Amino acid sequence: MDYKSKIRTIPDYPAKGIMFRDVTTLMSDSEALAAAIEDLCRPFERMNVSKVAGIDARGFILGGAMAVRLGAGFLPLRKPGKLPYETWSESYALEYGSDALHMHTDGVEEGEQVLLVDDLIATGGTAEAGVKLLRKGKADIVAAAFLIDLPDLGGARTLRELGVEVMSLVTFTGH
Ligand SMILES: O=P(O)(O)OC[C@H]1O[C@H](OP(=O)(O)OP(=O)(O)O)[C@H](O)[C@@H]1O
Ligand SMILES: Nc1ncnc2[nH]cnc12
Repeated sequence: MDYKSKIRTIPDYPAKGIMFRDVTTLMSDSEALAAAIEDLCRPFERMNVSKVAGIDARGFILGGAMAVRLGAGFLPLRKPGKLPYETWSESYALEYGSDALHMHTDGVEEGEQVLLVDDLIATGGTAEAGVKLLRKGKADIVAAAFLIDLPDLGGARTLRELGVEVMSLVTFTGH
């Protein structure tokens, strides 16, 4: 599948000079969406993933479908003020601002095999916060999977330096 041709690029969004890679166009295409779920899951089919941790909000769309495909449960890593029970939180900087992620303190069990999922990795701040939360819960992070990697922003390298395996379906260089 030529995923790149399915992703819409918005050259100057949100008026901060970044090239926004819009996955809604890929997700609205039934064949591309199904192929992406298959391709993202394939390396992990026999790895006994017991939970997929999806990052709010676009990571929920892929992560939910991947959890069903892998026979795993789903764990939401959410923006502040959304999760109803007791949480741990991690703050991070973004290309365009700062934010935080929360995880329920009973979201994972010690040693649980967890796959971290999001639509895109840029600076890696968001995914790194996810890794820190999962490690707070003593989960075993199988890998982190993304539709898109923007390697110039260094996020995938940062995750690998943290000892996390990273896979993606598409890379865009020059942001
Ligand atoms: O690697 P980073 O530099 O941290 O950036 C990647 C994150 O940015 C986007 O989410 P955003 O925070 O825009 O939230 P959204 O999914 O709610 O649109 C994207 O979906 C990733 O979660
Ligand atoms: N360039 C980009 N396009 C879409 N989502 C993003 N999240 C962080 N950087 C992004």
